[in-house]
Amino acid sequence: MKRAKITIVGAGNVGATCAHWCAAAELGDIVLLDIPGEMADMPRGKALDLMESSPIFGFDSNIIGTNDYADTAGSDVVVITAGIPRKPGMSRDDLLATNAKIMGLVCEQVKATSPEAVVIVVSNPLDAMVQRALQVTGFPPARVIGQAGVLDTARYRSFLAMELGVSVEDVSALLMGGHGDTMVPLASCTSVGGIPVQQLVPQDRLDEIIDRARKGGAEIVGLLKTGSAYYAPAGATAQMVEAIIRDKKRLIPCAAYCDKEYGVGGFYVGVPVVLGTGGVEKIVEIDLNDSEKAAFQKSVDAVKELVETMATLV
Ligand SMILES: NC(=O)C1=CN([C@@H]2O[C@H](COP(=O)(O)OP(=O)(O)OC[C@H]3O[C@@H](n4cnc5c(N)ncnc54)[C@H](O)[C@@H]3O)[C@@H](O)[C@H]2O)C=CC1
Ligand SMILES: O=C([O-])CC(=O)C(=O)O
Repeated sequence: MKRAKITIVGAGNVGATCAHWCAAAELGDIVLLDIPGEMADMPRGKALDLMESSPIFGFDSNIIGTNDYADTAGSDVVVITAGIPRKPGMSRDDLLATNAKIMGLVCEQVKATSPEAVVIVVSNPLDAMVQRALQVTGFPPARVIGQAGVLDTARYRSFLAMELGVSVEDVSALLMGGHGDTMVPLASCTSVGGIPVQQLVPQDRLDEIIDRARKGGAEIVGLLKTGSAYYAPAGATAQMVEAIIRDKKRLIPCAAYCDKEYGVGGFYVGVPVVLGTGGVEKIVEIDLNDSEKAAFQKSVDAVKELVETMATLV
């Protein structure tokens, strides 16, 4: 059987760690690409280092590092992590001008070399960056997706498991909206071992946990000082890669292009989707209560404002 080809653009913290998770899960052959210049050999060094771990872990993925998009040609999945991360005191939105330009350059190349790929965008500010990737590649929206919800939900699920002293495997949750401070964890869609979370955690404590999940990215930035989170973000991205490559039809939250869906009107926002070989195969519309609807709308408005600002910058 032909192995899947996975390209990861940006061989920094998130990109290289994503390559690691994808290789460990034997999802396919991996091309790790970064820019030429002083650090041109860095992706080759990381790819070789990872390859040298393959006999230990027993994976047969071929991993190469490069600065040349020709090596990425015909990829099935392209993950874009290229761009700058934030540092303490910055918001994700502060990355807009720099990363919108980088996203444009990267997507021109992806469009030319892997026209059939499903593209997963990770760079921040996430929802605006996926919109930029859609604009520049011109790919069908189902094949241009953003990673945020799997990570944000994983943070929320981790905090709940810690709170209750139970396995993370038994915590199931959903979160919608943009990947910013306005994201909307849905208590009504959270359960532990099938039990609605509100029967297990008092509302005031649940509100604190939700608030921590919402600010989870900033919490890690504050601890690391030099950049932002990468283990969980890379793991979340690898889970999306797996859903696509193995056609798993996972029902998970991703930043998907919503037009009529949820009345969004042509923007990317986090919603539950069915993810398979075709990318976003379905956007699942659920009933939200009035306060959830209001919170979701606030989040959509914040995304729209950012996309409008981006239009003045690129
Ligand atoms: N969506 C999400 O949930 C998350 C998003 N992020 C975002 O992911 C991005 C990457 O974060 P890190 O890996 O921590 O940063 P990093 O600085 O470790 O790596 C970024 C890499 O992108 C490369 N790069 C820059 N311009 C490029 C170009 N034109 N072509 C190819 N590569 C290029 C850099 O050389 C660098 O190696 C940031 O924007 C960060 O905010 C990070 C964590 C979670
Ligand atoms: O917080 C950041 O800047 C990186 C990110 O998106 C996250 O970890 O959720």
